[in-house]
Amino acid sequence: MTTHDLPRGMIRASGAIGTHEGYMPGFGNDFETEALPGALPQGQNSPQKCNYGLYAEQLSGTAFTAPRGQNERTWCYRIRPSVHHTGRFSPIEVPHWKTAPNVVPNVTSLGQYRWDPIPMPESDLTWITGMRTMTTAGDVNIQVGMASHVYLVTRSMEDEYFFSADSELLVVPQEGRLRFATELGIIDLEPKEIAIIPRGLVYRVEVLEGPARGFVCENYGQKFDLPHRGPIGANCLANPRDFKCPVAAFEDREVPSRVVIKWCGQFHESHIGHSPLDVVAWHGNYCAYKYDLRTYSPVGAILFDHPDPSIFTVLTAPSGQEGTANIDFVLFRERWMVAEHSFRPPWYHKNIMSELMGNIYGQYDAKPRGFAPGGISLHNCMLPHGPDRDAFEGASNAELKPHKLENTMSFMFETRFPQHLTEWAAREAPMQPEYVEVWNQLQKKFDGTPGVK
Ligand SMILES: O=C(O)Cc1cc(O)ccc1O
Ligand SMILES: [Fe+2]
Repeated sequence: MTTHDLPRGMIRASGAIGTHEGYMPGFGNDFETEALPGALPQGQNSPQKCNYGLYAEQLSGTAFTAPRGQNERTWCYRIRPSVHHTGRFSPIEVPHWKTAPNVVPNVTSLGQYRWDPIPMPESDLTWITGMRTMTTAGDVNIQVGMASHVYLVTRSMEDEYFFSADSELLVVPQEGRLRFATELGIIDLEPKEIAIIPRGLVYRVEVLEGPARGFVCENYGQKFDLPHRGPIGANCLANPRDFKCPVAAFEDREVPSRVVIKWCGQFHESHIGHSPLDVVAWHGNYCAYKYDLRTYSPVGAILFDHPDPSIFTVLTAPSGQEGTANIDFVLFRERWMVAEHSFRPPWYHKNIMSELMGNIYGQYDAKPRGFAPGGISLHNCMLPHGPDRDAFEGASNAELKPHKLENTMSFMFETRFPQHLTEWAAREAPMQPEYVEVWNQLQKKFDGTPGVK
């Protein structure tokens, strides 16, 4: 039985409350799921012999001794142990997938940058060969920092699998539909959804509708978590039940296969004789999941002023310093603007955090033109930015009646570490050389006389 020919409705998930279309709801839950009846041991993790002749194996996403609230691990019951899914490794080149530290001589990251949508590829590109790194930050060797990528995918991986020992991947599709066939089950992903693929999980990416383009935040550090809501209370922003984790699905397929591993920025391949997606049952809280961005309930200003964008945080990956994230994933989506006597768009600012933004669809309020769907901008550590002239003049003179921002979905990967451009981002991606000029036409209005100008 393979995940290809397994009807989705036939996938069994026992013990999962509210199992829905092959997914189980809830963020950080302790899930249990089995694709064959009785495959999951009850009452213990390591029976002397497992049902169906399966091997028991633990996948640890945190240190064994991590505090209970953060401790994540999953027990897998699989046809072969993972040591059979990785043989001898030989190095391979994946030239466009870069890892921090990657400070390129003669490439300056000091500046405000913006790119047109990266053109859709005409060549044959998979999830691995189609990954294009834009920026890197921090250092993978000490498990801090991140990288931002654009993916351009036209071809499914066939008998080919991948895992990253370096990172958890946050995937933000912008066009096309992808299937992530993972050790723990299947995630289908399309624009307006995101997925998290945890460190160490083996998967294959198939194109359901191509070409596919999107953004990836590669998190070298502590896992993404839900932000605390503070005085907001128990609801709104991203609600835990809207996160969906796949039910178990396995492949028993003996064909020559290739496994690619990313480890400390290096890529290696290994050849094996079967599919590694052979987990028949699993239980635990270390898993892949997806989330529909349309279920994000923004909370904002309902009387005056423009709050910090942290109110729109979907997920946050801590850095060890309280309140200072390794990465915040922030969503700017449709919402009502009602603030009185206020300049409603983002203010002008300089930020110790580095802000990489991507447009999923529509128009972003601070940049009515030039920041197109599929486009990217980077406002690095302490580099000033804010609304362009049209946005400033428009918002300064607008009648302040309730106004709905429609057809808009952009996001920000915000990190405490400066982001360094890759050579590809600086020299090959469609950078807009004239971007800084969007602020040139802002007029000096001050003339020494009092009064609103
Ligand atoms: O720079 C940006 O456009 C992102 C942003 C949005 C906002 O509402 C406030 C601050 C901020 O950095
Ligand atoms: Fe900003």
